[in-house]
Amino acid sequence: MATSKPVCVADFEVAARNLLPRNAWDYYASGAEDMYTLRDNTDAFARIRLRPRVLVDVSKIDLTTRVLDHTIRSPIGVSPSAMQRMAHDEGERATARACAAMDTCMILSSWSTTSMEDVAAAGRSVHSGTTADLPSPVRWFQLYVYKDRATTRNLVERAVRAGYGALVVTVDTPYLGRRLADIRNKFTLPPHLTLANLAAQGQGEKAQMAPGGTPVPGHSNASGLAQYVVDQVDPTLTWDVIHWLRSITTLPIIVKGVMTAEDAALAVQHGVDAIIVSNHGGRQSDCCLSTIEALPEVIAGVADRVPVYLDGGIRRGSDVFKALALGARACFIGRPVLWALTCGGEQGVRDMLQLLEDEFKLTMALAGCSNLSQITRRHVILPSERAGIPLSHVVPAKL
Ligand SMILES: Cc1cc2nc3c(=O)[nH]c(=O)nc-3n(C[C@H](O)[C@H](O)[C@H](O)COP(=O)(O)O)c2cc1C
Ligand SMILES: CC(C)CC(=O)C(=O)O
Repeated sequence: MATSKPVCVADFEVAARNLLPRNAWDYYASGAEDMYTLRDNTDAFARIRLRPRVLVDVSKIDLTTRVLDHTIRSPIGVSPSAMQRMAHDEGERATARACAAMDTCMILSSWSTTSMEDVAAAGRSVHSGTTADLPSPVRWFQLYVYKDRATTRNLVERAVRAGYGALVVTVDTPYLGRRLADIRNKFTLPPHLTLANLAAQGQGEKAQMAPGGTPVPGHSNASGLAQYVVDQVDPTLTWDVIHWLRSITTLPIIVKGVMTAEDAALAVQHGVDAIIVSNHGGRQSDCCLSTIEALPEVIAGVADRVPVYLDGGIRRGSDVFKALALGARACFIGRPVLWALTCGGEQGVRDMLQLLEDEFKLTMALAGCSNLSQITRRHVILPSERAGIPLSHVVPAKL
């Protein structure tokens, strides 16, 4: 942990940067190519301003919300991020315990360095060690669809057996984005770690990340990671994959990586249970819109038929407030979890989530909202509206 306790998410980032080896820091921090989208994800939040309401009783604030059928303590969950044991030896187990303690939702990456069964057990132990009546922690499994469908099916079946409550299918990664630092570092996983979910199903060879093999589109000299993706992940996927997944599981299916109204409408048409607006933390297509800027069109495309969540660039409680005001049901956090894990393992992640929750609660109080349903579109003002278009032309008044 840094010598003085972090007072904002950025403090965790500075501390983690000083602690992590170059290979790991670059992998965690990087975006694709010029990293325009990575920067936009945070900058776009900063350009949105609030319209606070006053003289509302905010002495009690209820942050609870529902994600699918689960109630969680606040609308701040944890996005899937691969290879967390590079940050801390306890890796995904520590994140799972922190999420369970904070009563929020953790999405576990397919490419975790701890097996999904071990993570499931770690999340549970916090609750079962205290109050028997507490519900099981909310955990969802993020799925990369392998070319080899038997491998994919095994992952799904194991996720069901281990008690994961939904599949989060990542749809923005037919190939890996071009992350220059990883190419320069020739990124591979440190030798003492494996992609544990694959290794656990006797597919250790599928967990190898060595440069060479099938040529990688757009990569004249690929990182081990980009090579792994091109060798294993199915780039032929279409919306049919949702129907295939439905034929092998009854788990709810969430698609992660939708950025347009057209795809949001298709997702609904193909029967998904929820959508995560995500550009993969700016790590896939550089130059695509920030997620907070894409959110309104996705919300319009969905027209209230399924819940929409958002990740990308959330660094402040006020960012969560802005996303909810623009229609997201909950937000998920990526890199800040890795920084907090680096700084203090489970306690670090708890502290970081608590900090964001406290900031969010204060933002609500200062905006005159005592529960999430009171956060409305009229609480935010977008750059285009600041530029002179009267708000009444953009947002119908509901007084
Ligand atoms: C180091 C790292 C690893 C990631 N691994 C995965 C992954 O395995 N699966 C996935 O769907 N998204 C992955 N993501 C994307 C995150 O789930 C999320 O979309 C993104 O980090 C959100 O942006 P933020 O980091 O600005 O919060 C990863 C992101 C990072 C930074
Ligand atoms: C193994 C990686 C492809 C995981 C990932 O999604 C990422 O690094 O962004």
